[in-house]
Amino acid sequence: MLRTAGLTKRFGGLTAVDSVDFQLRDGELCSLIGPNGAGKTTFFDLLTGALEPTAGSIELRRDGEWEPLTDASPAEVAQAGVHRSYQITNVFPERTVLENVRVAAQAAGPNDWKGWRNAAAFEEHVEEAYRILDRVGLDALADRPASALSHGEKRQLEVGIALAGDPDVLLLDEPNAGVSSESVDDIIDLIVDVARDHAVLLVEHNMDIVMNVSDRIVVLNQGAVIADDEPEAVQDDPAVQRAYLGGYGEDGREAPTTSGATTGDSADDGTDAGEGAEP
Ligand SMILES: Nc1ncnc2c1ncn2[C@@H]1O[C@H](COP(=O)(O)OP(=O)(O)OP(=O)(O)O)[C@@H](O)[C@H]1O
Repeated sequence: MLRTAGLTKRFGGLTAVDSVDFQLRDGELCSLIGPNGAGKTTFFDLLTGALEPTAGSIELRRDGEWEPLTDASPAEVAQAGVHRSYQITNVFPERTVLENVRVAAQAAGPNDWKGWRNAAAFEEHVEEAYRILDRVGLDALADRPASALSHGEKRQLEVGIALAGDPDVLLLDEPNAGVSSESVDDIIDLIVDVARDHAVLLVEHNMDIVMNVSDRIVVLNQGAVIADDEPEAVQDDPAVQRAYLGGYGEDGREAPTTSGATTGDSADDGTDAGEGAEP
């Protein structure tokens, strides 16, 4: 579905992503984990065209053919069917929940530039937005300003925005960030639901979620892949344990342990700092 070969990003002397060979398969929910500074966000930024790779390639499989995405812009990546939900809230706060998804659907559709004067297209986007809100559990809040949503509801809205335009691949960037522990089950349900009909790559610090939802887990450490396996095997991998112990305590986030997944809202790290920024 989506693959990288030798994908590398250097910032000066620092190699943030180091020759990563990665493949997200059709219908798969793969989680990307690693200690702080491992390169997860940089890898996502490369996949979405937000950053240019120093070396390596990115390809997307469409209609049976591998197509290059290495030099694509963020808009071209999105048009190709790879959508990302952002760790930092990426909504128009004064607009309603419905409007946020409707605008995303319009932007993702063809002939975007003339959409505003096409009443039929507008109605289709509204219908799509209602379908998506129903799916992410926000249909009852459609007319509420996005700024009035709880943290958990904002995460649901971000996933809704990423779903607009019917992508093939969803990159979910910490959908649990800032969400209270009581809402974790809702986020798990949402991730599992969207994974039914999308290939999903998830970055998530909460190991309850990662262990619950993943078909496969890829572990990055210092930019390189150190494990790529099923959840149980990754959890027991000594190299993974060592990598997490090395970074343990930097911000209170915990490592996967052999005694079971870590719990709770350790990912509640205030990543809403950029809240209100318009896309
Ligand atoms: N624009 C940049 N310029 C210089 N260094 C950067 C830049 N962006 C990231 N880095 C560095 O690259 C490394 C990987 O960072 P990245 O944010 O990708 O890690 P991460 O795994 O997402 O971390 P976290 O879990 O803390 O969000 C870090 O050492 C970081 O300081």
